[in-house]
Amino acid sequence: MTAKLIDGKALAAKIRADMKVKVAQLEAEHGYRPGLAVVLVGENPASQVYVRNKIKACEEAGIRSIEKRLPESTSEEDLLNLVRSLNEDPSVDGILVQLPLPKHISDLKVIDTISPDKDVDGFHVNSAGRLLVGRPGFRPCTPAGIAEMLDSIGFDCSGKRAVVVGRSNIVGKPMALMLLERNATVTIAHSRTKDLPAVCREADLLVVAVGRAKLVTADYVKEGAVVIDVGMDRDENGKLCGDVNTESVLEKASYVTPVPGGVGPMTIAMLLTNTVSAALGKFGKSLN
Ligand SMILES: NC(=O)C1=CN([C@@H]2O[C@H](COP(=O)(O)OP(=O)(O)OC[C@H]3O[C@@H](n4cnc5c(N)ncnc54)[C@H](OP(=O)(O)O)[C@@H]3O)[C@@H](O)[C@H]2O)C=CC1
Ligand SMILES: Nc1nc(=O)c2c([nH]1)NC[C@@H]1CN(c3ccc(C(=O)N[C@@H](CCC(=O)O)C(=O)O)cc3)C=[N+]21
Ligand SMILES: [Mg+2]
Repeated sequence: MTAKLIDGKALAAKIRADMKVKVAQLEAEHGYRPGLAVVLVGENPASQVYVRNKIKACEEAGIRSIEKRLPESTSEEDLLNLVRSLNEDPSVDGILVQLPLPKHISDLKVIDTISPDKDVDGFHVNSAGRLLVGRPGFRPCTPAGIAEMLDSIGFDCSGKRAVVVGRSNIVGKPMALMLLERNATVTIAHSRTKDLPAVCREADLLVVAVGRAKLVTADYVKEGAVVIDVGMDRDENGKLCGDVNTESVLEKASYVTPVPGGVGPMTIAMLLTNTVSAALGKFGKSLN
């Protein structure tokens, strides 16, 4: 089989256009525009790129972005106080604190301080708990974007074998829960998994979120499987690539997501979706 690529960039553009319409409706009906606060501490070059992309996407959709850039030397208490002031600010619907944070700042304390109503990343323990027990709430953007990609190709998870490689709180674990919610039979693999290729070959749906350039080759893939590549890695020449060796996997899979142009743009589209949803909530409304 020769796989098709899932065009995350195009799907993300469509979702962003839908959000632009929702934002315009909200403004027409209530004279209100959603606002997203984006907090960046320090000068991590990858973080700068991501934050710039997020702000650009917001502006194109008519969402106000409130950009807060702080020096690397910022104290934890100063960052917590900034988050508290954003919690209190009625013009801020969503708060995103870009990770990773400098070593002297606890990610956990910062995320815990974000108001659950404004947790558009879906990283707060309140959002995580809601996903766990199947209650509505903000879903983490990367797995939510992957779910949209699966819908776009008409992939029905029910009864399928899904393998998620990686168990982070922001990608692997919430992805596994969302696939379970969609009635897949889910396996979570990680660095202690024995014979990872054999585990992965069981999968009708393989989601790879590991952070190891081109780890997954055709040898990990069942004929006809759908392969989702979350990785944002650099190859031996310093070029952006994913956790999947796309060229190798193309001959076996039915669908593969490219890097760049796959899951990354969908993550940003879902951030906008969560932000619009937070703003609609203020007026007793919801998406759809
Ligand atoms: N496209 C997007 O929007 C996003 C992309 N990313 C990218 O996705 C990747 C994963 O991110 P994140 O979840 O934050 O990563 P983490 O580093 O938090 O977690 C990596 C996971 O992979 C597991 N792992 C590491 N090495 C192996 C291996 N050789 N075999 C099997 N499992 C392994 C680890 O296992 P263990 O738990 O045992 O240590 C861990 O569970 C990164 O490349 C990141 O840049 C992340 C977020 C968004
Ligand atoms: N609080 C917080 N929330 C996040 O959602 C968050 C975070 N911190 N820290 C880092 C990770 C990573 N992440 C990406 C988002 C978009 C692309 C993306 O748009 N990638 C482009 C390429 C970008 C490039 O050229 O480097 C693509 O895949 O096509 C990548 C990675 C969000 N993260
Ligand atoms: Mg830290």
